[in-house]
Amino acid sequence: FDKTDTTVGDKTYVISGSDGDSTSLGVRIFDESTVQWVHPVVLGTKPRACKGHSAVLLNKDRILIIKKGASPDDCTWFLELDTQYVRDQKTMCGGNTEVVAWSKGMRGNVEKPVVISGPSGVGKGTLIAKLMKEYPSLFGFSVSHTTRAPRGMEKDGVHYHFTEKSVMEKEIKDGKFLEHASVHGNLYGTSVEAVEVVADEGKRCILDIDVQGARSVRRSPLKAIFIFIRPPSMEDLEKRLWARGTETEEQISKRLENAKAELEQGETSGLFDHSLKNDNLEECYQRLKEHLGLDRSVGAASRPVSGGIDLPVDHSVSKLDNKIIIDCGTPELEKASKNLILDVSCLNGGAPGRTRGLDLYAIDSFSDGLKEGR
Ligand SMILES: Nc1nc2c(ncn2[C@@H]2O[C@H](COP(=O)(O)OP(=O)(O)O)[C@@H](O)[C@H]2O)c(=O)[nH]1
Ligand SMILES: Nc1ncnc2c1ncn2[C@@H]1O[C@H](COP(=O)(O)OP(=O)(O)O)[C@@H](O)[C@H]1O
Repeated sequence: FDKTDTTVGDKTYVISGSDGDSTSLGVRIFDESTVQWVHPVVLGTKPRACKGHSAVLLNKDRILIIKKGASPDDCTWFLELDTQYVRDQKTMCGGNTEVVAWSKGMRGNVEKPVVISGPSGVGKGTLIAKLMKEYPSLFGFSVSHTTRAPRGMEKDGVHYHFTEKSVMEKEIKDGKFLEHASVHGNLYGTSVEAVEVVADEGKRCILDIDVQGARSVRRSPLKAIFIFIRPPSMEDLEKRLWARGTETEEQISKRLENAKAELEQGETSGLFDHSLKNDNLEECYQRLKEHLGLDRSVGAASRPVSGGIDLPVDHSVSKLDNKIIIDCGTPELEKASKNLILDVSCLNGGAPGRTRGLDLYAIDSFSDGLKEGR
């Protein structure tokens, strides 16, 4: 029977593979203070049920789940109990509802995503296109959802996911978005999936979002670099919008009106790590590359290690500081037992997407030293 109990304060989190729907792991909470069972709101993608699992409490705010006999890309998960994301979601639910959130554990890290903001027409799209063209294997674009109509050359799923307002609002409610904002009268948003698909390819994600979106991402579990692009002057900005020729006069006025507020916030809020003036395009592009560490020799941006973990079907676990020791069974005589150590000291990201930075080592119990595994 696949079930674990993890107690934090008055609450015991019971995770089991045979609760309610049997296709995914279920969560129930027993509250000692009220002597009652609670069914929490469960956010994020739930892990599929499995032959068995181990649960290890980390930092008193999340439970690491190690599944038995699961495929390498599906064996480590985190149930977040009291992380910033969960606390924010609890507040949104009115504060009295129990909320927990699933996040999938991934090995290795990818470089921090890059958030690029700035007023409409400043040249964000142009700069991003240059970057993606020069470094197609290093960068991937976060494809946002929007309720605005596609422009002539824009393709659904490439430039944006063009969406109905009601559909998008429902998905926002379901917790599928990292951030969303109303910009120039339309709804825009970055789905959790949009960022994860890029990271899963081992690429650094670029987000082209407005200042409100940047502020939301700052508060989210996604650790990113924030870059603001500003025009040489409002006159230049207006000229560029007219030259692009994709908006009506009315839409251009709205964009210029919003630009004033965005420029003010971009310059003064302390939200951005860097602010770049896009006067001469080539010069601005070179400075952008410097901030991303691409001015050094080609390939300076290290390629990330990511992917799953190959764990044995059966094991038991114990915890020592930031290391989870996975005991893979009694060694046969004269054979070293191949125990594994899962290092959780460098975790980042988190619900409702992926928790990255898990590291795995093999230890040979017959030798003294640690030996690096696969
Ligand atoms: N918050 C947020 N803003 C977005 C998103 N996608 C695009 N934007 C912003 O929405 C604004 C309008 O974008 P767009 O319609 O492509 O027009 P353009 O900026 O004039 O090219 C820009 O400031 C974008 O940075 C998103 O997913 N979230
Ligand atoms: N440094 C620059 N100097 C002059 N024109 C520029 C510069 N950068 C971009 N542009 C032009 O300005 C227009 C708006 O650029 P775009 O990349 O679409 O802006 P954004 O994505 O910020 O709305 C485009 O026609 C583009 O070719």
